Parts: sequence; C-alpha cells; structure tokens
Amino acid sequence: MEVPCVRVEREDGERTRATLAEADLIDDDYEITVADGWLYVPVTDPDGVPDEYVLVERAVDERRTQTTPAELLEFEPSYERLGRAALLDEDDPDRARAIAEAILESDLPVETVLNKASKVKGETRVRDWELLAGAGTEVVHREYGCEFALDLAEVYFSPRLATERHRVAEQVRSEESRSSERARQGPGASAERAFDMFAGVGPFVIPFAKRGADCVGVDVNETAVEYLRENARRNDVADRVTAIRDDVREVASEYEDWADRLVMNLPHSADEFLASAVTIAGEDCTLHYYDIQHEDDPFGPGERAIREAAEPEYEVTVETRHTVRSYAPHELNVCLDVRLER
Ligand SMILES: C[S@@+](CC[C@H](N)C(=O)[O-])C[C@H]1O[C@@H](n2cnc3c(N)ncnc32)[C@H](O)[C@@H]1O
Repeated sequence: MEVPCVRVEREDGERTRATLAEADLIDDDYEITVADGWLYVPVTDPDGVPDEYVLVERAVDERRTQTTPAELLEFEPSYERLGRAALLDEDDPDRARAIAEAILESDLPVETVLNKASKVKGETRVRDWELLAGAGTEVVHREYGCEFALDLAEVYFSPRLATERHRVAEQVRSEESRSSERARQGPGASAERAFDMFAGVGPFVIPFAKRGADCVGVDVNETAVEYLRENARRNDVADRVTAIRDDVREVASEYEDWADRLVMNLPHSADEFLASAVTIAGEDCTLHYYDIQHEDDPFGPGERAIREAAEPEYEVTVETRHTVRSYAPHELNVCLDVRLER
C-alpha cells in the first residue's frame, strides 16, 4: 500500500528522522525503508511536513509488532536467555509449560526452553534440566564479543556472571598497553600469563586470550575441556590457550611460579585449593578469588584463608572486595582481587 513518505538522501536520514519524530510526524505503522539510494520515512500528516522536505507516495511494509511472552500470558514470566535457549526456574509444571509455550509463540529468537530440575551439584557443578521445547541442551552463547558453545546438561555455565567476567577481563593488560610498555621498557614487557584453575568452557580464559594473554585452563570435567578447546578455536585464540583435563592439584607443580593472574571460581571450596594457587603464582600475581559467605562477613573468611596459605612467602594486598550478586537469603557471592608479591 502506498503511503505519504518524506524522501531524503541516506546520509541525511538520521537528522531527518529526528526532526520528524520531534514534530510527531512519523507513522509508526509502517517501516522506514531504504531503496534506490534514498531513505523513505512514512509520515502521518503530509500537510504538517515542513516545505524543505520532498514528499512522495511510496509502497512500504507495514511494521510487525513484536509480541512478548508477557503479552501472551497474564503475568510477567521470569527466565534467562542463553543463546537461542530460554532458561526457567519453575517448580509448577503447568506454569513452566505455559511459559514455554508463550516464549515459543512470541517473537523472541528462542528455539529451546529448559527448566531447572536440580541445583548445581557434585564436583563438576552441573545441574539437571527438563527439556520443555527444542532439540537439545547445546547452545551457542555470545558475551562481550566472545562466542561460547556449551552443553548445559554436561557443563557448568551461568550467563548471570557475564558482567563480573568482563570486570575481571578488563584488568588483563591488552595488546596495545603491552606494546606501549615494550616501547618504554624494551622486550621484557611480554604477554600476561593467566591461569584459570576451574576453567569450565572458558568464559574467563577466552576473553583473557583475546586481550593477548597466554592462558592455561584446567578442569576435571572432560566435556568442559573439549568445549574450552572448541571455544578457543571459535574465537581464534587457540594458539594462546592450553586446556588441561585434570584435578588442578595434580597440575600445579608443572606450572610452579608461572602465573601473573589466577582465577579461582569454585565458590564453597576454593580455600581447599589455595596451596596449589600459591604454587602456581609468580612473583607478582593477581588472584581473583570467588567465595560465597554470610552477608555479615562476606570477605573475612576468604581473606583469612588466602593470608594463611600465602604469608609470609608473599606480601598479600586485598585490592578489591567486590560483591558479585546475592546468592541466597543472607548469603553473598563475592570476589576478592588480591595481589601476591614476593
Ligand atoms: C563454578 S564452575 C566455574 C567454571 C567457569 N570458570 C565459569 O565461570 O563458568 C567450577 C568448575 O570447576 C571444575 N572443578 C571442580 N573441581 C575441580 C578440580 N579439583 N580441578 C579442576 N577443576 C575442577 C568443575 O568441573 C567446574 O567446571
């Protein structure tokens, strides 16, 4: 159907769109269209369009309204997105099924709906999932410019930690900062060496490597390590990533004195691995230590455990005490960024 449109050159498009929007003249029932090098902006009232603009009649598509799951249900459902999957945490099976149907019927780009069927458990921290819709539990997830393939039924992964991972990745000295260091200090200023003791599918290792770090990631879960290797290839950093399937305590002595940066994301039991962390730490090493503790003293137990393991060999400085999220009533997931210097 032909509708009145303002026709402008594409480079004037944004300015024109803003002027017409301010005058409340844009017809939102139709799409703004690019054709033959021109931009066509549908308008509601041709008589109200200022004389400086060219008005034409033009066939443009009707705008499709986006249907959300909440519009199809009588409530706002709660779910997380991971790639083309939606993750629910619903105890009531009827409610879970209704939400799954609404998500699939909506305009969200979702193919798979999974409902949490257990807590994370055991050494590998994997949870059970109920498949409500879709073909399986494997997804491809993107965060901060990195791509991660993973199978939720086989490995641990939490999209909720994306901001936290980014906070830590930004501390890795980038290629650019190292080349300016090299210019100042000579060739000694080499790539950072980062060691993730509980690496999973690589959500710390991959962004670190993308910033130029040489990385080692260890995990006991064979499938997680296979995905870590695949994710290193997907993100073009395979040459900077060594992935090892083992208990990190068995690997520590091979990497004695090695790391400039250590990540320990195994809350609840990271303290049991601090002796290995001290073995792997180099002479000036930043440790990112994750913990879950009561809100009354969320940082104290971790700090005491780190000091007990590292002092007096290392001077221990807690640089950041950071709350990642609340974990359970009165319990916090926290991170201590700690400098170990010898
Ligand atoms: C909470 S997950 C964190 C994974 C990843 N760093 C992330 O942020 O998604 C902890 C990981 O530690 C691994 N793990 C548990 N015990 C381990 C051990 N003794 N040595 C190496 N990895 C271990 C588990 O298999 C799991 O993948």
